[in-house]
Amino acid sequence: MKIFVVGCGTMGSGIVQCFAQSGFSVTMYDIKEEYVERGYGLINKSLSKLVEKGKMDEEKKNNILNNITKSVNIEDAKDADVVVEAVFENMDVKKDIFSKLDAICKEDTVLATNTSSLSITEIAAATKRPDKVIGMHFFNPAPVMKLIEIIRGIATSDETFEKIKDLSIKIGKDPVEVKESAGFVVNRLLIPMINEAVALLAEGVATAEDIDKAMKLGANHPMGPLELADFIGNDVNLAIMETLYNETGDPKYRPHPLLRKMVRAGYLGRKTGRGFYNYK
Ligand SMILES: CC(=O)CC(=O)SCCNC(=O)CCNC(=O)[C@H](O)C(C)(C)COP(=O)(O)OP(=O)(O)OC[C@H]1O[C@@H](n2cnc3c(N)ncnc32)[C@H](O)[C@@H]1OP(=O)(O)O
Ligand SMILES: NC(=O)C1=CN([C@@H]2O[C@H](COP(=O)(O)OP(=O)(O)OC[C@H]3O[C@@H](n4cnc5c(N)ncnc54)[C@H](O)[C@@H]3O)[C@@H](O)[C@H]2O)C=CC1
Repeated sequence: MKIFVVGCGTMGSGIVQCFAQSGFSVTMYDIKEEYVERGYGLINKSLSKLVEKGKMDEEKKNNILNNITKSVNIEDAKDADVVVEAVFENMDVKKDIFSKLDAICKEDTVLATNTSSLSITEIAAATKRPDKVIGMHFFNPAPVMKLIEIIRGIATSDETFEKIKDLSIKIGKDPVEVKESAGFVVNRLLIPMINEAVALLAEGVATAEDIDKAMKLGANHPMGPLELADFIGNDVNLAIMETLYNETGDPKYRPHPLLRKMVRAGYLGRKTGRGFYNYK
């Protein structure tokens, strides 16, 4: 089975690694060569760590890397059996890509999106194959996190659902089925918590370090909410809060103005070297 991943950022590169590690032939595509190389570099680094830890030998690492093909040409999706899209959390960008993929891909190719919160039904409506469009939501870091949320759009067929469920299990994940709803399950719970941590920080209730320490020691979370916000990316956090707010109209989902300000300043977190913490 041939896999094509669109977007080689935080998630795209991790998703490529998941497939390549499970023996699938996978093409990683982005709009610029430097973005593809950056994503490939992340995979290389991640596998090297596993070699250093003695969890994998050099030969295995090279075999995994040999499963990966790099591309800056979306037409290379023509042979793919499954496409997983992981570009910016923006409906217009995703619709544009899905309509292009629909024209390029084989008739029976499944088009999956890794969206964090957007409507699968709306993305599917940009294609002539809404029955073969589905949400396949990985979690960050994709090679480590076991969960995949599988989300059906209104027209997604049972066959498409079973294909993606089977594929998720084949790459060692443990999927859950989720009905289409803004933020699905995990992000509807997790991102409002992050938004509330931003409010605590803005109100001066505690320092960022102490908010994080409190949740790590008091709730046994592996990362504090602000550390996690930087890890996910504040642009992604804001986009998810906006979807929750716009879809429901419920003021409890209002993105905190400090979160918005952070994104406007380019303080997106680890990926830009600055967020609630400094990474330079
Ligand atoms: C926004 C959305 O739409 C959805 C989301 O993703 S929300 C975000 C969800 N993610 C989270 O909540 C992550 C919370 N954080 C964590 O779980 C942990 O801090 C973490 C897994 C990220 C790091 O854990 P850690 O113990 O500090 O680091 P580390 O020891 O380096 O890694 C833990 C394990 O993962 C493995 N690992 C880490 N990165 C890896 C990678 N890229 N590839 C393969 N394995 C990796 C390590 O080898 C290690 O394995 P062992 O325990 O067997 O040695
Ligand atoms: N960051 C996270 O923790 C998680 C994010 N997601 C979702 O995954 C998707 C990607 O998020 P990240 O990887 O964090 O973003 P990112 O900003 O790290 O990477 C996005 C990538 O998409 C590429 N891209 C943009 N437009 C493109 C186009 N037209 N064609 C091809 N590539 C294009 C960019 O060049 C970039 O490399 C989003 O929908 C996000 O909501 C899902 C789970 C977790």
